[in-house]
Amino acid sequence: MPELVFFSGTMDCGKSTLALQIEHNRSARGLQGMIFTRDDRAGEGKLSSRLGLVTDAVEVEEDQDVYAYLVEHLSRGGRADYVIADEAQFLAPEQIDQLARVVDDLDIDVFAFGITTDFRSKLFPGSQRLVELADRVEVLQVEALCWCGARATHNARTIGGRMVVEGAQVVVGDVDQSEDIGYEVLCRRHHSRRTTAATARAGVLSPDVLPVDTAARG
Ligand SMILES: Nc1ncnc2c1ncn2[C@@H]1O[C@H](COP(=O)(O)OP(=O)(O)O)[C@@H](O)[C@H]1O
Ligand SMILES: Cc1cn([C@H]2C[C@H](O)[C@@H](COP(=O)(O)O)O2)c(=O)[nH]c1=O
Repeated sequence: MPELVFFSGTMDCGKSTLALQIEHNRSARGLQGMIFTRDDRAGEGKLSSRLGLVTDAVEVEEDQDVYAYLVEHLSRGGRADYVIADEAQFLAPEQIDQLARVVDDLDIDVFAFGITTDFRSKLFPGSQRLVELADRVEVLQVEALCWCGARATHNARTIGGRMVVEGAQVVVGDVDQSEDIGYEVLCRRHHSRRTTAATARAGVLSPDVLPVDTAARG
């Protein structure tokens, strides 16, 4: 039975790498995939991994009907034995419904990859719809780590190394801290305390964090 599978995890946990591996293994066996993406860091119409691999992809536009796109492709004699959708958090909920229809009406496997939550730890609408509709949600096994060594479960947005909680939901960027606006993966404790690697190093507490009364604790 064809499936809609949602591979999810934090930023930098290997989702795009896995997407490229799935593509490689299937195309090595003569299968042909349709690869969708939206707003990849490498630019329009690209699916890229931090390991340096990149492939061409169809850039999904806002309001584009991905089901209709695929039907059109097939009706022109094109092939699509499976579908990969990277950066799926950026797709609209309606586009996730269309991907589910690809599975149910066209009998084609759809492998979607994306982060579940944004820098405020709120669900992206596309990811929410994937959680609602997917046959399976797979959490990637390669753990991204917080600076403290715990498993990273949350994505923080940083400006100059400090975590921010105001701003647009979508700002394309990387975990590279050399950029002014960047991202950092954190465990829940340090995300809720807004403690990034830089502020931990500097011994800076977020204004929202109450000072610990060590005397009261004895
Ligand atoms: N220089 C490197 N050597 C080995 N592995 C690396 C290197 N750079 C990145 N990686 C691996 O690539 C992962 C990021 O892969 P990527 O597919 O770009 O992530 P995602 O799509 O989830 O953001 C990192 O978690 C790490 O495991
Ligand atoms: C947390 C968060 C992330 N983004 C952007 C930043 C990147 O361009 C992508 C995630 O890509 P990755 O391959 O998983 O590293 O999403 C965003 O726009 N808003 C956010 O809150």
